[in-house]
Amino acid sequence: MAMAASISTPHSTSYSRRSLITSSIKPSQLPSQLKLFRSTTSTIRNPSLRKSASSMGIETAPKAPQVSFLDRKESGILHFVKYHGLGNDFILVDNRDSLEPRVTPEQAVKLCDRNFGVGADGVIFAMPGTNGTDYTMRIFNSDGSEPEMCGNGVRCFARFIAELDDLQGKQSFTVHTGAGLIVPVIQDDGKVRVDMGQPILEAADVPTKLPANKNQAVVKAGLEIDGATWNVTCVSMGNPHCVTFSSKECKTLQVDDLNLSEIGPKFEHHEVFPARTNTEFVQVYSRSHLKMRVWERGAGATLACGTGACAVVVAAVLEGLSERSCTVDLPGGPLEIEWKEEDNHVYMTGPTELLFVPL
Ligand SMILES: N[C@@H](CCC[C@H](N)C(=O)O)C(=O)O
Repeated sequence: MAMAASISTPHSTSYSRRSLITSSIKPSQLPSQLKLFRSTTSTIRNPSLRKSASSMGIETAPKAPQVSFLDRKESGILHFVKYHGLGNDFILVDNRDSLEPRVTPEQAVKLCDRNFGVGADGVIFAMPGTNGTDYTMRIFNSDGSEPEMCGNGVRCFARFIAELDDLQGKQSFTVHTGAGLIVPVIQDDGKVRVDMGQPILEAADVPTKLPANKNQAVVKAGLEIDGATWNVTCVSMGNPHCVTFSSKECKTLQVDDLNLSEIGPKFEHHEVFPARTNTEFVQVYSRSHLKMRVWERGAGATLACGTGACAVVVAAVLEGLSERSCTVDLPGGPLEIEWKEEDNHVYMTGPTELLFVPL
């Protein structure tokens, strides 16, 4: 896919030339089925997004007309924006008129390429609701595979929806995902708290072929990789996670010392994970403070993984290493995670930020 991207200033006379970080890809440089966007100018409608833009040192025009950055549409152009949650970055596509993704998995791979595309860990589609929900979220990983869920992605999705749709004061809505019903709440501070549902622990449902050793779950079980035996706990948050705090050789991991790109793929493609797996390597600072690095299925080493942080706290509780409420430090920043005893649901709270919008 031939395309060029640049950061430039908007040309409209109604805006300060420094009003927004914008991007452009000339439609003529793209195949007709995937023209990305063209030069139209917009402002940010949602006040909390305006706040996050200004916290990035970007000025927004105070008296600009109240139109969304996606209000100006032309057929044949793919309208998207880019958000990140703690450096886990996504291209978000307005797909509210169809349950068919506007981008194929092959095109998603090209869009996610950090040298020859826009660059992202995944492409997320905002779609009409299904099964009685307000919206549906689907996502393609940067390798084109489709995961069931994405924790950082659903926080970005919530802010994207708040920008696209008039929520009439509502700060919460329901989202159908491959992992079932997910409920994000946009807080007054702009962070998003998400009810991530119940963790799945039964080995066959994670899925893993490792034999269950605790109430049908795999907890601190040995997994051989290149002659080392890792102690792993397997948790699904709709998508599969393999969490490790130690190996037989190393009782407490120093996660900064790990060569993730060497070891990560060996977990991801291990035969005991029939759907592949995300893997979290965790260091315990205290019973309420954990540090993790992640190797994501279909995306490699990323700066953060929301479902991964949830799986880490569930695994830490199961291994007796932490309380149910923890701060989890990821390379991109911290997430607050709580595995509530009352309803068995995991709650994740964290930030998102708008990175750029179309011209
Ligand atoms: N980064 C995401 C997880 C995205 C999906 C994952 N790569 C998978 O294939 O399961 C998150 O924040 O949860």
